[in-house]
Amino acid sequence: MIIDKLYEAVEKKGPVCVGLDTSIDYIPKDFLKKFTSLYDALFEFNKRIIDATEDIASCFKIQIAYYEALGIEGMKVYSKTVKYLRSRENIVIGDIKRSDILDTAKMYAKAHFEGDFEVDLVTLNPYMGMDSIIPFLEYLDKDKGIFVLVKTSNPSSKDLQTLYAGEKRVFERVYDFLKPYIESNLGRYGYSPIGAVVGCTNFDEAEDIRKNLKGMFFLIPGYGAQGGKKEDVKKLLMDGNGGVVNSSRAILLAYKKYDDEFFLAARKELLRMKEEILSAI
Ligand SMILES: O=c1ccn([C@@H]2O[C@H](COP(=O)(O)O)[C@@H](O)[C@H]2O)c(=O)[nH]1
Repeated sequence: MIIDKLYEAVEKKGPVCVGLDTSIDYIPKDFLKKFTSLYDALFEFNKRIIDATEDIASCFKIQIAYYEALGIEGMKVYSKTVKYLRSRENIVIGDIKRSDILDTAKMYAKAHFEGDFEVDLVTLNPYMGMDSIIPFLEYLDKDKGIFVLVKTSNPSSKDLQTLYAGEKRVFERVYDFLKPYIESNLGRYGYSPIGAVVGCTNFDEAEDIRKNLKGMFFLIPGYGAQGGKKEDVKKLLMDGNGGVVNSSRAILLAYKKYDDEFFLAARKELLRMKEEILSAI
């Protein structure tokens, strides 16, 4: 199961995930100058970051919006990056946050679990209900997994996710829907390939969420650029596993902090982040 592989990668490399939210603006000018094509520069930037961090990152999360925004050429870089990552046995999370009616969701599942954009796990928005999720579950036995948005890291997450719908909060209702599928798909370490996105940006429900969302592995964004702290991350991990903490901008732009080559700076920042998180556990 993909979630067992992710658990083992965390054991080996630590609970950190490199976010490839690569904007052209992030590429240092001196590096950009070496290329006649912006898209080649974009891929080569990603490649250097990957090469410099893959031995200490349990997985990579690639944010599709940054590539979609560049049109067809951008999506070719997305495809090339995910293929490169997977060819080197890295676990890849496609941050696609999709949601739609059943038949359309089937197409999204095919688009991201097969073919040019194939990744290992994808993020999904559950707020259209279970039929928007089901087509993705059909890929669980093909070594794929999902992370469902439960409590996101943005300030407006409280507008809906933590509201009460009857006796339970909306995010608890999401868990209730998923529970039977989680329980019937538990891996070797007690986690299911149906995971949850839970941000680490200081919020009241963190301990509650960790305790109640049994069997769910967490994708934890919000660390670094959004101000998430090690104390918040600690509440969401279980003895240093059970989740991966993503950082994107703080890693990609680390060269502004360390005055080093961008890929060396990225490595330095990832190591710093990993040590900081592990020191809190
Ligand atoms: O709740 C969520 C869900 C997803 N994200 C995504 O994670 C990264 C965060 O980037 P940083 O630069 O480390 O802030 C980005 O791709 C978001 O789309 C999130 O932030 N919060």
